[in-house]
Parts: sequence; C-alpha cells; structure tokens
Amino acid sequence: MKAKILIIHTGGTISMTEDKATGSVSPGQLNPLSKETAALSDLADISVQEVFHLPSPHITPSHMLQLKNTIEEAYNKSAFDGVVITHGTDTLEETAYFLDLTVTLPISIVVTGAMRSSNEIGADGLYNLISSVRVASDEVSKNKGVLVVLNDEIHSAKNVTKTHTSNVSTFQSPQYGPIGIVTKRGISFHHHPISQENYAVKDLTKKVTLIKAYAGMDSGLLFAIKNLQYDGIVIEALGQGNLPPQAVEGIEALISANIPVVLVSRCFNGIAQDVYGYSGGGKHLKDIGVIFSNGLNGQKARIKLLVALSETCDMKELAEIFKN
Ligand SMILES: NC(=O)C[C@H](N)C(=O)O
Repeated sequence: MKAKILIIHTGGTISMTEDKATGSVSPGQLNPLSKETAALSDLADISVQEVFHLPSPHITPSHMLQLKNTIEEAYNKSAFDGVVITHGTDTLEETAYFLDLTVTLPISIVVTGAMRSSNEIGADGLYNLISSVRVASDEVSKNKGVLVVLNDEIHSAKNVTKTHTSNVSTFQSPQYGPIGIVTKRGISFHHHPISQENYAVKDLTKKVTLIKAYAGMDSGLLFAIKNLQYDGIVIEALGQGNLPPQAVEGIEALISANIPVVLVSRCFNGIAQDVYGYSGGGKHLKDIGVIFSNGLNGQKARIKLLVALSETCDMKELAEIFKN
C-alpha cells in the first residue's frame, strides 16, 4: 500500500519563476508545483495544501506556528504517514527547527526547497520534491526529528544550515554531516539523532533578537535592546564564547533586568563554552548569568529561546533547556 503524504507549499524559489526578459525571480499567480501532483502520485497517495505563497524572508515565527497548527489539524482530520513542506531556502532551517521543537506527531516530517526557480535550466525543485516524498514515504524516516532533504542529502533540522548563497549543495551540517542519503534505489540513513526535544507552544508573544559580536564591540546596542524591552537576546560571540570587555556592562544590565542572554559562537564549527576567565571571557560571562547554547547556530538558538520563553521565563529553567 502506498504511503499517505501531505504536501504543504509555503512558497520560496521552488514555487517561483524567472522572468526571461528581466532575469527577476518572483512568486507568480500560480505555484508551478501545483501542476506536478500527477508526477508524484506514482510514489505516494498525495494530498496538497498551499498555506502560503511567500518568499521565505517574509516568513515569521507566527507563520511557523500556523504551519505547525495546519499539520496537526490535517492529521487529526485524516491521519497520514508523512508531510513534505516546500519552503524558501533563506529561512528554511528556522522553520524546520521550529517544527522539530514543537510537533510530536508519529509521522515523518521533511522540509525541502530549491536554489533554482521552476523554469531555469537545471531547476532542482521538482527533483528535491520527489526525493522528499520518497524520504517521507519510507518508514525508516520516522522518529528522526524533522528532516531537511535537498540535493540527495538528508539532514537533521537541528544541525543543517544554508552555507552558500546560490549553489544547489548549499545545505550542510557543519561538523556532523548529513544523517542519510537519497539514491536511485532507496533511502539510506547512517546516523540517528540521539535526543529529541519537544515544547508545547500555544502562542508566540515574546520578542527575541539576535546580534553578532565583533572586535571592539561595546555595550551601546545591548542597552538599546534592553530599552526596547526585548524578552531575550542571542549573541553570536567570538571563538569559544567570548566578548570584548566593553560589552560586559550591557550584558549585566540585560541580566539584571531579567532578560535572558544566550550565547552561541560566530564560528560555524564547535560549541561555545565557559573556558576563558578574563574579562568578557566565557567563564566570566557564565558567572554573571549568560546561558550557553550547546552548539546551535544563532538563528536556531533564537528560535529555541522564543519557543522556550513561551514555557518559562525562569533563568535557571532556561539554562537547563539550553543544556540539551
Ligand atoms: N532559494 C530560495 O528559496 C531563496 C528565496 N529567496 C527564498 O528563501 O524564498
């Protein structure tokens, strides 16, 4: 029996066309993927929903929550084996990780996209969609968290990131690699995520921002963030998790206002840790209450803080959540 797969389109280059006269790529009236359902029906019992038709820089956390609710409502109406979400690649990793943290259904969840629009030479959209339906249809893809499938590779939502502005092999999992591959003959996994986290999110009302540290950074922006009444901040710190000493005053002001400060590294490999004891070093920052993120990149730590803040504002509980 064929697997039952729900395809949800949200937009992105995979749903766009190029204007041959101007070279401009944009979403048209019709999603070019809507005519492809027949090509997929050999692979699975397909149903399709188009929830958004948006470039992914237009996707916000409330769209992500809407997407989670759409998946759960569709499943409660009529159960399916897997869902494939098509999405723009710019913020794909954020939506995939949000779903990873919040959806608990016993199905496979695959997110895919494309780097070339539907009418460009070498368009990768339909191919990635077919690969994703194949992955989602395979029993072996369940219980592995949300998967990101492009360019014949299967990545975990937690580790994958967009690494190249235009290359079709843009999605990589720095330091971990893909957890599986798609071949002509089947799907093959070679890693299994060792832990999965879930948070019951009903609404997303908090404001969390993300900034990057740099040589000579001072506290100006940190005071501004406090005054703008953000509920949380993620900082892409230097190296192993350090900041210039001039930034410490701002960090202390945020923490004393009960605004959690989560640290990641601006390096794309490795884990930020409390190693250095000098002023602004990781150990100093941890001692004054900064939370370390255990290997997430900045944009994913921001999604996690947003989700975690919908459960608790307690600094100690937040620090525990970020140990996972
Ligand atoms: N390749 C893509 O999908 C990029 C596009 N700007 C988007 O994220 O919507």
